Amino acid sequence: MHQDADELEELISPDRIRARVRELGDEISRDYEGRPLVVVGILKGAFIFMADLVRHIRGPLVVDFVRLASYGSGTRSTGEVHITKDIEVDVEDRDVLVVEDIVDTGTTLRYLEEVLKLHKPRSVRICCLIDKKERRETDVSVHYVGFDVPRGFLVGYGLDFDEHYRHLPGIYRLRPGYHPEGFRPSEK
Ligand SMILES: O=P(O)(O)OC[C@H]1O[C@H](OP(=O)(O)OP(=O)(O)O)[C@H](O)[C@@H]1O
Ligand code: HPA
Ligand SMILES: [Mg+2]
Repeated sequence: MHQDADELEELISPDRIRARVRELGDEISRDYEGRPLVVVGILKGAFIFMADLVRHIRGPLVVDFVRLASYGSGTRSTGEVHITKDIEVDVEDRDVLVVEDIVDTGTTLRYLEEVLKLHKPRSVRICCLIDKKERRETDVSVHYVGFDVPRGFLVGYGLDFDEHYRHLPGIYRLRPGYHPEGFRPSEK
């Protein structure tokens, strides 16, 4: 089993995630009180969190996705965000909830805020599972936070390293320098 592998240290168990996602869903349901929401997940990382969270939000909502990427195969942001899929639902004058797996440097969310502005939503709030401030470079205001994690490169529950580990049920810290496919000279 991956979760027992010695390159991974479990930080947040599947049970804790389940309980916290339910709390976030309750809080969001109360805040919007039946106001229709457009919930926008950021692919790929948010796919599992999004799927679990929306099932705890009561009230009318529609879902949509954008696909943004800036990490490539490494553990550091390239600083360049690529959008390969824009939103498809009309968000003009509507309340938007952005769902993200992790806020790290803040670059991805800052970019998305600019993209969303062009679509003229009534309001935008951000919900992330993990807020990791160690490497923050850009101020972003996140309204709903699942867990604060101080440091480390994290994988599992949607989060990847070079596309690996997304399927793991908890959140794990990856041992620095480890690569699941072995040594890679560029990542020494
Ligand atoms: O705050 P930041 O430093 O911008 O980092 C956070 C973003 O980085 C990751 O996406 P990635 O580019 O790895 O794409 P992915 O979601 O497909 O894994 C993660 O899923 C967030 O979207
Ligand atoms: O810690 C992380 N893990 C996985 N993907 C990420 N993208 C930004 N930070 C991280
Ligand atoms: Mg990634």
